[in-house]
Amino acid sequence: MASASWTDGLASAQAATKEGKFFDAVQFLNSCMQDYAKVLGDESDKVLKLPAAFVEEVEPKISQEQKETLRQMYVLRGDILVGLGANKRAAVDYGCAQALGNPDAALKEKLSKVQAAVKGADPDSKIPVTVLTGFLGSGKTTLLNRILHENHGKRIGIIENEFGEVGIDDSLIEAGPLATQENVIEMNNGCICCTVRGDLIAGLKKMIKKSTKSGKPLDGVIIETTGLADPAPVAQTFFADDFVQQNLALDGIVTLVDAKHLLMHLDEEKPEGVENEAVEQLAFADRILLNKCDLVDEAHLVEVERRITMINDTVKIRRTTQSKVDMDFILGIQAFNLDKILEMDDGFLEDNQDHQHDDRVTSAGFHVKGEVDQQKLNEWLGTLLKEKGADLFRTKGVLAVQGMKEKFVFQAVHMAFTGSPQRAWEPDEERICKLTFIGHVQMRSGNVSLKSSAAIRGVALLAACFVELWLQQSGDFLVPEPASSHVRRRLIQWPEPRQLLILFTSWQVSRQGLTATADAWLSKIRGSKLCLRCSSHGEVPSPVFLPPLADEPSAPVPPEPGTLPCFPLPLHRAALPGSRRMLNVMERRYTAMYEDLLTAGQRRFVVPRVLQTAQGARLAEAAVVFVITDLLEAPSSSRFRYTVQHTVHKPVRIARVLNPGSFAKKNTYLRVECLQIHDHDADRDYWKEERALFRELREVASLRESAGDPLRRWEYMSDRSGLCRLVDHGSAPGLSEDSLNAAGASREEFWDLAELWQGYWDRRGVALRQQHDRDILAARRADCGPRSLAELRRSYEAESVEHQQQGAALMQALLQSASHGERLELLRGAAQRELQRLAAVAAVAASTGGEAHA
Ligand SMILES: Nc1nc2c(ncn2[C@@H]2O[C@H](COP(=O)(O)OP(=O)(O)OP(=O)(O)O)[C@@H](O)[C@H]2O)c(=O)[nH]1
Repeated sequence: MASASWTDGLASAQAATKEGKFFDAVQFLNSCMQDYAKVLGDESDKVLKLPAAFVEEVEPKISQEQKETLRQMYVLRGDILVGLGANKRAAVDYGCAQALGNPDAALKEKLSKVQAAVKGADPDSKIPVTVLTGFLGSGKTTLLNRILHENHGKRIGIIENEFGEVGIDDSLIEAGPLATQENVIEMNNGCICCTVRGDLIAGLKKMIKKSTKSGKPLDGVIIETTGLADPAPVAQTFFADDFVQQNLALDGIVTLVDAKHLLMHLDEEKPEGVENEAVEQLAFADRILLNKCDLVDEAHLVEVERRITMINDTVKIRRTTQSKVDMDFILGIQAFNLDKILEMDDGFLEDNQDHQHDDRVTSAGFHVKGEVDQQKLNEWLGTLLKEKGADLFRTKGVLAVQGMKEKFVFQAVHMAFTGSPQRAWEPDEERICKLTFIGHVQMRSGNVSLKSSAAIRGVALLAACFVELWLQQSGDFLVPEPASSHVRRRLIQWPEPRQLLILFTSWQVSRQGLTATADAWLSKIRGSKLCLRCSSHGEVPSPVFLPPLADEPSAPVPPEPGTLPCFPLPLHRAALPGSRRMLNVMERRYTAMYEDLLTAGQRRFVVPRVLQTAQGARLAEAAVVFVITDLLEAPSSSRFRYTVQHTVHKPVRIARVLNPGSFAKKNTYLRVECLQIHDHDADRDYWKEERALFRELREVASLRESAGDPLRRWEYMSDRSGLCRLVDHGSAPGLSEDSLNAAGASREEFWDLAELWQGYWDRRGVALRQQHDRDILAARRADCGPRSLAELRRSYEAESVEHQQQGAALMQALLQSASHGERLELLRGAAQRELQRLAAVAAVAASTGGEAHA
């Protein structure tokens, strides 16, 4: 079968070459060569992409007959590429044919001819450049993607110029087989036609030199201009610089026209002295694609064509939908005609051409690490486009949506918008949201509501956004509305980030119950230090505590089965069901409790978390049950009486404390009446949610592991003297992929996962304290004054306590929940916030050169 497919392909390619249909020919031949490579045992596509390496690899292993067939293929491919004007690639293929033996005189001649052409003897050997232009949203990127995916065998470099500071188009371009991301240069710091012409030349030079040096010469370059660019100055670039002139040739200017909106833009009144870009783009076009024909009727198309020919009567026009066009119509057309341009504009070759953009058109965008909530985003964008669509020419975005493994690509031209998931995020790719707006909208003055924060979930994102704003001082950023507009104004006013850090020692943003605080110290430690703190109590239900254990007379203890002894513990680490827990017991009333339990043959008691308040101790309503598995009497020298091992069982709800007064009196242990906690969703299947939680935790684990800080597992164990100690087991097994797999997220296994999370949280607490110690030491060494030092200590202490409380609150919320679904959501929320935090930390660290921690 395989043999039939490549032989047929070869015959078709030969026939198409004879007829001069090189585009068809190369497509037949490419697939034929891929099939043949498989016959030779190579499944990669090196045969086309890295032909020299491929030949070197297979040549010693294949038969003489196979060498001859392969040689013929490379010769034919060389001929086709010459036909397409890709001499450099042809030289590579002829070279491969030669390396396969039997170089005949004809092949030698072909090779030397193309080599001569490549060296510059032949003007045709210049790399052809196509300028893609057309008003905002007319279909340029759609066309570019088509070109990149067409199987024409050419290696194409792309220069992407966007209006707006947040580049989106590079993410919308899907690299084709021969156009890798390394050949894409993005320029979004201005419009290519004016401010960044120097950058364009530099970009072109870099691209050409790099590709030549890497042995992968380019066969063409495409420059996608902004929708607001005037093509004349871009074209001029090809005559203005020696290097560019010697190595590149402008093949043609291809203008995309949005059939639906063109007339509106042509008729738009412009201020005095301002060019109408839509007119310029038509005037300079060598080819016009009248695109989006599906959106208008025949009469409208005829009118659009009439208007186009009034501006440019020689241009070739093709009607298209989704920019679908024959490549021959737009590439390798050698259409750019300087004589024609000079006829139209005799000052074309003069430098310093003056042209003025319509400065009422502005852009705004944001670029945030993390994910958005799709529903909120849709609501916000829907309202925005409805209200401002007439003024918003173009909106586009590539978004990371919660729970979606693909990139969500959003596009709007005026009010018409579409959005769909496209390429999947790479496993190690950072999830980033980019959104850009272009139009007659004064974003900064607040005409566009700054409700973007509603679309962004998680304070870490807001914080990262702020930090970016601080550090980049980009005035056009859509700023998530901070708690106080006063802060925002000042943020925008101060140009120097270091000054900002000095001036704003603290700020806070609260959204949807989440709070982000950032403290900045001008410390004498190591320059400015920025600390970002995110807390998220709001998303975790507060623990339910029973009323204070007041000093009141004991109620008589009824002997019903729901009554159990109670051992309240001020646990920093919650004891979770399924775990083992050791306790060192010394207090008289509790040694008595153990003795009573063993005497009665009943080995279980209740352990609630206890909170000391001014009104008295309070017990958490949800408490775990401890079952004694081993009891050791401690040596007489020890201050402890017993060291007891327990297994921890599912939580119960404490309905009533029977003898609250004895807690303060310490004369005996508490007894409580308990009720079982039954999951109200016991018969619901949560497989999907369980998998989602797993994914989230995996991401956290891999982020931490890749940061060289694998997570640890801690356990209470007895030491040599038999006493219980908290033992750090080091990095194994930790919150790693293996341990996650072992833990699982099903109903039965859920608590193992919670335990892993708790270990992770503890470890973070330790890292935090270590960081604090280092900072304080450094502050001391730097002679930081006692007041600053005390303030730093206080603040760090508060941070540590808050961290611990957050961890404990989550565990308590898990214990008190009566729904597996809710528990999954809670743990997932924690993992998501952690991912956002890690992203924010990375953003801050990147922006401050590693000087930040969070
Ligand atoms: N209905 C319709 N939509 C199209 C057609 N061609 C492109 N689009 C859509 O129009 C939107 C804009 O297309 P792009 O290719 O990004 O336009 P562009 O010219 O690169 O836009 P800018 O880079 O902003 O100037 C996208 O949502 C496309 O999917 C078409 O023929 N018909």
